[in-house]
Amino acid sequence: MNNSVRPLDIIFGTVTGNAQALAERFSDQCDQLNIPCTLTAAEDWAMESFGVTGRNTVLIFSTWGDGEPPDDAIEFCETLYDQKLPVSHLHYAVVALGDSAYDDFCGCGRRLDDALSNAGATRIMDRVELDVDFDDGFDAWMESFFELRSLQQLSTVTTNQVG
Ligand SMILES: Cc1cc2nc3c(=O)[nH]c(=O)nc-3n(C[C@H](O)[C@H](O)[C@H](O)COP(=O)(O)O)c2cc1C
Repeated sequence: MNNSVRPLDIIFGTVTGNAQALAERFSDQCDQLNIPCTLTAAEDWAMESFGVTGRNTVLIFSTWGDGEPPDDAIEFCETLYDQKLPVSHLHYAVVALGDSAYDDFCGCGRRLDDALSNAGATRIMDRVELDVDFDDGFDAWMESFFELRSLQQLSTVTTNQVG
């Protein structure tokens, strides 16, 4: 039996760097815990990579305009919003950054989460919505994420076929 940790793709969408900073922190933590991960800006993400099975994906996105994605991430987000990608095998979690002073608080992260869920992807954790002061909320989210992993809910257990 081969019990291996699902590799993790961390994708971020940002304008002023907050989402990127959190994504980098998360990636550093994964490195320390020997969880194999990739870290990619949304605009650099190859959409066909969503076709690769057996991976976890964490999306860390801020919201701009009036509930819009960060400019560089518009194409990425609209592709997911359209629900035309085969993502039913995907296991994912969304970290949404925003400011509750805006009407559409964390609208980009919420739409990404809804689109993936509606397209049949599996949400491994409830979406967290971080309001302006992110650090404590993000640390708590990371702690929950790694607890989940230690419960092996994020692991893929590949059992050799019998017979
Ligand atoms: C012009 C402008 C528009 C924004 N619009 C929204 C919004 O509609 N909803 C929201 O939750 N936050 C909104 N925000 C807040 C950003 O999401 C927040 O500042 C976030 O930390 C930016 O993260 P980033 O540096 O990763 O882009 C807006 C901020 C600015 C400056």
